[in-house]
Amino acid sequence: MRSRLQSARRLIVKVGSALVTNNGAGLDLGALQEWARQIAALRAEGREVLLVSSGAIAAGMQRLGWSTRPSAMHELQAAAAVGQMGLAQAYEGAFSQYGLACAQILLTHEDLADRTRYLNARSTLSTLMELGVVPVINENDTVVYDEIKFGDNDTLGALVANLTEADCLVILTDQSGLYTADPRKDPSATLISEGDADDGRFEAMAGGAGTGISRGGMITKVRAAKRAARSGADTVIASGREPDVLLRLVAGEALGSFLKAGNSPLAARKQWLADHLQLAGTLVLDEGAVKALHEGKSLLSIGVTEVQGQFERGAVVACRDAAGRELARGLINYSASETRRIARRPSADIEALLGYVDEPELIHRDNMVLA
Ligand SMILES: Nc1ncnc2c1ncn2[C@@H]1O[C@H](COP(=O)(O)OP(=O)(O)O)[C@@H](O)[C@H]1O
Ligand SMILES: N[C@@H](CCC(=O)OP(=O)(O)O)C(=O)O
Repeated sequence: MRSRLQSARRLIVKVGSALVTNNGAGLDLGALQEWARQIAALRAEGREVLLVSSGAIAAGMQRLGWSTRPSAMHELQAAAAVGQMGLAQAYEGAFSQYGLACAQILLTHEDLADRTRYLNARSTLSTLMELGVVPVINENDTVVYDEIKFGDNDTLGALVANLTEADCLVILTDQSGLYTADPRKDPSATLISEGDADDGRFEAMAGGAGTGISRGGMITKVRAAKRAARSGADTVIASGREPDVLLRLVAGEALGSFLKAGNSPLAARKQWLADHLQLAGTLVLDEGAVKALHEGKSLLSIGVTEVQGQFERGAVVACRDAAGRELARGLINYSASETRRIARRPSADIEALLGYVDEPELIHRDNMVLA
C-alpha cells in the first residue's frame, strides 16, 4: 500500500496549530525551517508540494500578548489578521533559505462553493506550481463567520487535495498518527498503521482536539481522509516532530497512519458537488424517487414531496428521504418557488405550470452525487 506514497507526484502537507506554534508558545521557526528543508528536497526530486498551514490565530494571540484564546469572533479575526502577517513572514524566511519562493493563499468556503471562483483558485494554484512556487494556504479567518467556516484546516487540506487532484494528503500533527483511542486519555491505545480511508470504524476511535489552540482533533483528520479519497488521494496522519518525516514517508518508511483511497475517484465536477459544506436548500423525496436515485436516474419533479429553503436555479441542494437522511446532492434546474409549483407533478406539466420548460429533469444525474 505504502508504495503509492513513493510514486506520489503531488502532495498536500497540512501542519496543525499545535505544531506550528509549539503548543501556543509563538511560531516555532525551527520547525517551519525543517518542513521547508524537506519540501525543498521533495521539489528537487520533481514532486509538487502545497502546504496548508494553521497558526494565524495562535501566532496573533502571542503577538498581541493574549494568553487565552478569545471567544468573540471579532477578536479571533483580529488575532488572525495580526498572526497571518507573522506566518507569511516566517514561511517566506524559511523557504528562501532553500532557494524556494512561496505564495500566500487565503481561502473561504464560498471560494470553493462557487464554481467560477473554484476554477480560478485551481488555475492559480496550478500556475504557482508550474512556476516552482510553494503555495502556503490557510483559511481567510478575518472575513469568515461561523456558518461559512471550514473551521479546522484538516477539512481545508482535503478540499485542496480534491481541488488540485493531489496524490496524497499528509496531515502532520502532535501525535504519531491515528490511535485506537485518544492517547491523551487512554495510555493503552495503539497506533493504526494502515487502513481504508472510508473504514467507518476509524471515526468511532477518533476524538476532538488535543489542546485549546487547535480546532479539529483526530475526528476531522479521519473525515478529511475520507473526503480526500473521493478524488483518489491517499492520506497519511503522522507526527510533524518526527525528524525528516516527509522524506521518510516518501521513501516508503511505515510512519504514522496510512489511510488508503478506494479505487474509483469521482469525476472532478462531482467532487466539487460533494465538497460543498453548506447547501442552499433541501428536497424531500417520496419512495419512488429514492429508488430512482439509487438506480442512478435523474430526479424528476413528480418525486418531490416538500421543498425547504430559498434558492435560485443552479444552486446545490440536498435530496433527503422522508426520515431526513441525505441521499444525494445536486445542481437544481429550477428556483425554490418554481420547484414548489412543480413538486408532485409530472415533467410533462412543467410548461403549463410555469409557462416554460428549462429542463425536463429537476436535477440531472450528471449534476448529482449520491451520498
Ligand atoms: N484516536 C486518536 N488518535 C490520536 N489522537 C487523537 C485521537 N482522538 C483524539 N486525538 C487528539 O487529537 C489531537 C490532534 O488534533 P488537534 O489537536 O486538532 O491538532 P492539530 O492542530 O495538529 O490539528 C491529539 O493531540 C490527540 O489528543
Ligand atoms: N485557520 C486557523 C486554524 C484553525 C485550526 O487551528 O485548525 P487545526 O490546525 O486543523 O486544528 C488559524 O490559522 O489560526
